[in-house]
Amino acid sequence: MTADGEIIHFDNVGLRYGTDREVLSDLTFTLFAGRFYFLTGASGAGKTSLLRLLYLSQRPSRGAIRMFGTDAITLPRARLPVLRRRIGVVFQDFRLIPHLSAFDNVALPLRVAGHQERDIFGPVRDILEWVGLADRLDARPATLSGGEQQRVAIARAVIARPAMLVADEPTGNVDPEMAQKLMRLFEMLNRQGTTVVVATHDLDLLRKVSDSLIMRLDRGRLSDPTGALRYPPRKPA
Ligand SMILES: Nc1ncnc2c1ncn2[C@@H]1O[C@H](COP(=O)(O)OP(=O)(O)OP(=O)(O)O)[C@@H](O)[C@H]1O
Repeated sequence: MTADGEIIHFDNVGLRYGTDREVLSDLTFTLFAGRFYFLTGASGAGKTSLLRLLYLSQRPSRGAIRMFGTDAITLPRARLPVLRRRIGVVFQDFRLIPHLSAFDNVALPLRVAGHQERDIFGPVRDILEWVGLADRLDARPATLSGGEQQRVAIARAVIARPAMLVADEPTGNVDPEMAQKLMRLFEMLNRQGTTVVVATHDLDLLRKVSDSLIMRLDRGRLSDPTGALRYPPRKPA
């Protein structure tokens, strides 16, 4: 984060896949630490593509991206994991590791970060309990429902307390009660300082989080109906 609270800045960013037309164009915006952003837009508008830029799995075709004060475009590839470790991602298709249990999937980021086993069991059990899966610790992903897999994916994304959480349609496979609960979990993390970016079609979801900011994509171009991307209102203390 920089002194004014910026965590990400896009300057005139565009993205095209191969030689096709640009799927994202002229993106210039700043995301600020500790805010809760929703990214909305019709199917095909470019939400997943923008999230991929945000979690550094895709380089833009043009423009500049600064992340946590670092130029993410010129950074040598070998150093990208250092930035990536500060970002938790909930993928639309979960991407759980099939041969690992729910517990081991969620423990993975802590193990990769070198935590001792004695410091892993409690937090992993607690977060799986929070998402309602205390009795499924040993279950392999294939034996879980879509909604249960999604909750494991969310637990894995947040277990290492990332500076930013990026979630692609995180409530797509759960019932309204669980969707509400997951939003509470995201809000709780947000209150503890995590910047949250949630891509969703579900306009009802937007109303469930007070004080959230909205980014809207329309055929690859961004608008911010709340004006928040350029002049973020101060969060009440
Ligand atoms: N890997 C890719 N190669 C080529 N084109 C792609 C690729 N990924 C996405 N696109 C195209 O980019 C455009 C934006 O897709 P994207 O998945 O980012 O939209 P989206 O808003 O997330 O859609 P949805 O809500 O349906 O998931 C679409 O026209 C899509 O066909």
